[in-house]
Amino acid sequence: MSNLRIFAMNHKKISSLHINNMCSSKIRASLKRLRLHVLLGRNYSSLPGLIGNDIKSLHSIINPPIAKIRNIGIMAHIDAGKTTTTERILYYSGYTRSLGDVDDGDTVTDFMAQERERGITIQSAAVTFDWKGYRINLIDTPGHVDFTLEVERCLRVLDGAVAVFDASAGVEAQTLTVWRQADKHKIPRICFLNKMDKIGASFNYAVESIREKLKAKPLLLQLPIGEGKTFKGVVDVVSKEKLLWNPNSDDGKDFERKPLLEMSDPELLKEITEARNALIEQVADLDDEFADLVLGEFSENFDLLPAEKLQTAVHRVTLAQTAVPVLCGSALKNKGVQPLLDAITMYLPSPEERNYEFLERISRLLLPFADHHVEIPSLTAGNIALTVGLKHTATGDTIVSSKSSALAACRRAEREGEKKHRQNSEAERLLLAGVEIPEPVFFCTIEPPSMAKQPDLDHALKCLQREDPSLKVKLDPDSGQTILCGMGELHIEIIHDRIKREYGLETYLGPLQVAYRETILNSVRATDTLDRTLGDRRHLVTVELEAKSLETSSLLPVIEYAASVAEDLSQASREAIENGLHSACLQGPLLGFPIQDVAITLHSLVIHPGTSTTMISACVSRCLQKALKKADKQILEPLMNLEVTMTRDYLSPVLADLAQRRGNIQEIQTRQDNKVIIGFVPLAEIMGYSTVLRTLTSGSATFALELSNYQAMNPQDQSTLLSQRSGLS
Ligand SMILES: Nc1nc2c(ncn2[C@@H]2O[C@H](COP(=O)(O)OP(=O)(O)OP(=O)(O)O)[C@@H](O)[C@H]2O)c(=O)[nH]1
Repeated sequence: MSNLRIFAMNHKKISSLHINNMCSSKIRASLKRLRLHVLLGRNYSSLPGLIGNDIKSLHSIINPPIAKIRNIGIMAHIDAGKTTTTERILYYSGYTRSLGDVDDGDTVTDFMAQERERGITIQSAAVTFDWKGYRINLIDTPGHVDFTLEVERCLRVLDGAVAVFDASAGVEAQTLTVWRQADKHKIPRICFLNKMDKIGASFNYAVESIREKLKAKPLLLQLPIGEGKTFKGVVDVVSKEKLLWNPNSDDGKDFERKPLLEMSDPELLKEITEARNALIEQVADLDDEFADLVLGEFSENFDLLPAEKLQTAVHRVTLAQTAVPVLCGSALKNKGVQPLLDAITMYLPSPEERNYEFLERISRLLLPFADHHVEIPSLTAGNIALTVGLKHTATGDTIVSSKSSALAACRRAEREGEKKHRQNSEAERLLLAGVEIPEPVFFCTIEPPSMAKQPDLDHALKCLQREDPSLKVKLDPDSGQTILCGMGELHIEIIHDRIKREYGLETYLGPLQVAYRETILNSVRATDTLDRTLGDRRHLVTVELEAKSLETSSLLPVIEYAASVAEDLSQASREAIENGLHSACLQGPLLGFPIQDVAITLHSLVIHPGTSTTMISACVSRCLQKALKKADKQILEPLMNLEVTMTRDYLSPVLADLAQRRGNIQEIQTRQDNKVIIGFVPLAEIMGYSTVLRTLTSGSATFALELSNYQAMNPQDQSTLLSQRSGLS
């Protein structure tokens, strides 16, 4: 298994390409579902070997030439239509024989029970299919903000992505987040303006929002024929053909592609010729090779430029990420998806066009077909597969072939880390950015049905955490209870549900609470001495330190040493001090939340010879806790960016409600017939907001929330919170 595609390492540690680190129980559940699907007759096309596990026939489908492979993801704001688009893609490619529908809960990629019930995507699903001689590995990613980590972990393995937009809304809050993530991972993209059939859909509006909000250069490869109810098809700007879908066809397979003619479509032809000329000029501006070609041979008449030449140049520009091709359609009404598939093969890169290093050895490989998995003997570079049974890896890791290569990679990462400021370093080319794990903002206690089941709960949580590092599990030092920390209400609810369904454990959740932070407002000094004799060894440390508030925001304390202390401090003592200071900052003096934005200076430190590093840590930690207790303290609360979209009739009640929630409105935008409120609101005030908003607007409004920063609570709110908590304890 020599050529499995593996990414070297991330900047901090050795980690592995790891598409889906499933626990074996989940695999078993998936296989059970596969049998159920077959029995119950969800209509999968007869992919050779898929159902029968015929390895030989699978072999021919798993090793296409690398130039013909496309590893792509679909990303978007929640509800833009990713899953519906994916379903159409699978249907037209022949992977499924019937059209799935999110609203009916029978799609291929939303296979988790919760996904089907809620009609949203939570876990990424990978499916492999062929389109016109190309192998496409497609990953459907979730749109809900609680699951952004899941999106990131997919982006790391993609060579290209399709960004799906709701054409009536243009760029929405979550689109910006995933777009930035794709920028970070340098992923070439094409845009699909979906929902062109929807009332209020506007191609120009959506394109403008791509230009303005994403600061991207859209290349209009298609123009729509009609919008909203009149949407019938698209015009291919590159080939000057119109594509019309037969209104009587119920699955969109029947459409005709006709060249635009002067005789029958004079107006449209004129419009498209202008659009094509503008496109050619735009691409020539971005690509020197194409500029030379156009200016040389075709400067007199762009009409003579063959479509393939323009397509090749658009491919290069897309790969260079200097512009993004834009297409449009309506997945729900089965229009525009086949040309999108053509565009994926034509404009997005193959793995060999992206600079990765490949090497690895793994014992078991599985090819994913959404929730079906087929064991395969080998895989060539550029493909995506699953591996199971790895006990010590977690999402975001990169697997390397031996300990020595791991150490070499580590050393190299460290060296590169030191010269990070240099542009285009070798590591930049080789490495994938690590997964950034967002800080959880909510927590609650979780209890097993009986004490005897605690080990089962611990096991389930351990497995779930390996799949989803944005889930944190802690032990409350006072009560001994297990605490779940997550990204949002929905995130914790889903985890609770999965423990029940996948591990057969009925657990009880305590009330959901906001994860606050603490800080100090002034400068304080403290001294401490630890003197203990264990056996015949005396441990003696005396420390004097100062803690003060930092102007800038920093999760970890900034640690400084007075010159006299730094002088003869060994590396081991320095590490012990830093461990002690970090651990003291995990529990603030007010409510036990982590301390942030502090600087700590060690003014003096005396260590008796023979004192263990554990004792140094303990003394420094206790001294800092003493200092923090003396300081003027402040609670910091998570402040969320909020975007609410509603029809104009509901603007006043929504605004009035937000005013009561300490909302700070920044802007009210008009988008088509809708009003969009953009502002900030403290997380504590927005719990359960989806239910309230549904009631206020008869279910017509949508909202997106994202952590903005932590802000100081005002004195009244802080004292209310403190008295509530002391009342509880
Ligand atoms: N009018 C119209 N509605 C669509 C279209 N595509 C999807 N929808 C509807 O939009 C809603 C959301 O579609 P999904 O495909 O689940 O969207 P998604 O982006 O996968 O959503 P998440 O998985 O929750 O992020 C569903 O009710 C779809 O029926 C379209 O082309 N036109």
